[in-house]
Amino acid sequence: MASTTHIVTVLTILSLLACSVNAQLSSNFYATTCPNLQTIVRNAMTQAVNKEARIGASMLRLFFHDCFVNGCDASILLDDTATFTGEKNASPNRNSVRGFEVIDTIKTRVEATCNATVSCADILALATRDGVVLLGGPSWIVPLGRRDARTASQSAANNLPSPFSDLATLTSKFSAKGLSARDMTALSGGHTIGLARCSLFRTRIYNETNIDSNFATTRRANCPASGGDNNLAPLETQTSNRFDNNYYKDLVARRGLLHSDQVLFNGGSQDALVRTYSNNNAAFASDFAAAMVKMSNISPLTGTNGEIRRNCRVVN
Ligand code: HEM
Ligand SMILES: [Ca+2]
Repeated sequence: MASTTHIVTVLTILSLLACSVNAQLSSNFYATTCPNLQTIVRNAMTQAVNKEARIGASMLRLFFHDCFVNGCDASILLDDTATFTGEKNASPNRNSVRGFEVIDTIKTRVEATCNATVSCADILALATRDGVVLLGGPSWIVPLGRRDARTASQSAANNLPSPFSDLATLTSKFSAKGLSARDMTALSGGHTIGLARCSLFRTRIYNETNIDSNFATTRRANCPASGGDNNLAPLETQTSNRFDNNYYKDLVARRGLLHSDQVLFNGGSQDALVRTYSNNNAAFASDFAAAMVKMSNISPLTGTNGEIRRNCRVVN
């Protein structure tokens, strides 16, 4: 008798804990209120990626920059106005993050069938997953039920991880979001797709020594010592439109483009994991998917907090 009561008490405590940790997100959140949601998002992302493969990369980065600033609450989607300073013009985002028009298109289509029901934050989470899958990456089940912020934080966005940071700083920024060094190294594999601007890797290709010299020469050709700040280079050398483990092969060959990439393989704590991922795409794919779910759970607004924005660019 006593032990049955005891078990019930323990189970109750455990379920309460599970609720508070996961703040009520659930994969079937819109199952009855917007059953076609995932199809609408998938079709729109298929069109967008067919038009420009890079959009899959841009969406992934948009989601990362949303989730790391006060959680995955679509704060990054809010436009600046005369009286409102949001995140779009914070230095890591300005002239850099992209994909807003695709989110607008999806939101319009979702509103047409499920008026005032689905948050912009959830649309971004689904579009990101679909972009990765469309470029050949792993899939995962997206927890849903996030609501949209009515505020944004330019100062927190200015504090996003920098491409000039060292390993300790990067590790502590991920740790502050509840993500381990392993999560960080797996998530950095997002740089298997997409492009970066010359101004963000110039010091690496001209001044650093832990870099393959042929690679440095190749990259310097389109990124002069002065000028050409916005010239683009692929973050990964072989397949920057394909979501695979080539990013880690680059790091092992000292062909990381950003300083913040190469610190993951520079005689430090992440070397062994980088080597594992470079030899084992399945290990990378499964760790990446798990870390994306973790990142997508960073302090969501749920219940009656926040709102379901009508237009992702402005609060209601
Ligand atoms: C570890 C800390 C990170 C730093 C310092 C960093 C930094 C950067 C920088 C500087 C760029 C180029 C931006 C530009 O040229 O304007 C970039 C691009 C990109 N980042 Fe990261 N990043 C980090 C982590 C991540 C994570 C966790 C993800 C996703 C899981 C991610 C996904 C991407 C993608 C996909 C692009 C290419 C975007 C495009 O082509 O539009 N990054 N990142
Ligand atoms: Ca790739």
